Amino acid sequence: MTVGGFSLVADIGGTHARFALVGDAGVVRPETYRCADFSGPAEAAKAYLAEYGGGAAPVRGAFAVASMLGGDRVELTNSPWSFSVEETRRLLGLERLETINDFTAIALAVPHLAPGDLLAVGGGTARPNHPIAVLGPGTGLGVSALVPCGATWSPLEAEGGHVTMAAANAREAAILDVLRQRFDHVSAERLLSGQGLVNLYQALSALSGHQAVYSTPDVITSHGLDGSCPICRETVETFFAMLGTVAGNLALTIGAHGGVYLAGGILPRMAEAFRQSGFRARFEAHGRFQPYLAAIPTRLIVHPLPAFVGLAALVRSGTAE
Ligand SMILES: Nc1ncnc2c1ncn2[C@@H]1O[C@H](COP(=O)(O)OP(=O)(O)OP(=O)(O)O)[C@@H](O)[C@H]1O
Repeated sequence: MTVGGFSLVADIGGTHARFALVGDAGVVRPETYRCADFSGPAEAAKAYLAEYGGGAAPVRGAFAVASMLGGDRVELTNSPWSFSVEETRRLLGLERLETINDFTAIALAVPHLAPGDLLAVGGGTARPNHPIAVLGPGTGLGVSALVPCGATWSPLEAEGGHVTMAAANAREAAILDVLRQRFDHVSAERLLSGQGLVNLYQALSALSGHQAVYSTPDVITSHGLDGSCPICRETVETFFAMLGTVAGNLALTIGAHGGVYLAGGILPRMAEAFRQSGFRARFEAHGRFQPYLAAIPTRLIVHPLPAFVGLAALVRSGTAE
């Protein structure tokens, strides 16, 4: 088999590092590793290549990382991994290794997604050659965008998950008041992420005068979606609605007439509940700009590995240095 033309791609999150190879046939052999089992990405990538590489000796790598990037040192925002890009490149024998933010990789994927990779949430029609917004709750709250640039797209490396969370009603203001007693700055990510679901549930428990009994996001959403716990149900409803506030704010800020795409590890696990939730109504509920937002489509990315689609586009374009 010809193995010389492969590039190594990785999607490095807070809990998992996913690897794949990109060749003429597109993305092949995706595999997932637990970050905790390795001291860093070079060790995990070596294990991947030894186990699944089939003799491939990639000369080029592109890693999507859940972190703010700038310079050689990469500190994972929600994980103990910290690494030097140059040292990782050398350890893996690559001629070139690029790192981009994980949501920038997802933004790069959007023009390459098929209709089956997307679930429409509400109405609206995308206008060609207009900015596209991407956001999504996972371990953190990722945000990025694609801006049209001649015949191509420019992705934004952004930290929109750390914008100040705004309340849309008195109940949400009370939730934010409770969380302000714990955090100096109540960012969107403090509510709209895995840990955010826990924070939200704890705040609603305090406001309802009940002891918080659940401590993990999956248990809270499970009791919320099956209706067995009213506070969990309010947690999930509030989570979807506040995500609508942030998505609407983002769409207004960048003029996202090309559409708003939702990603991250949480929403695809509850896609139908999300589609039927108050998200879309809240997305549009921006006063005089309701008609503006009603025209913008919001879509959930249900492709299992969108970051790899974006990394494959990056590797093929050969433009990022
Ligand atoms: N059923 C669920 N309901 C709500 N939250 C969940 C559920 N299952 C997992 N989570 C939360 O989703 C987050 C993981 O999201 P995501 O898969 O996007 O992670 P990530 O940031 O890419 O990192 P990694 O891929 O390394 O886990 C964690 O906070 C986890 O607790």
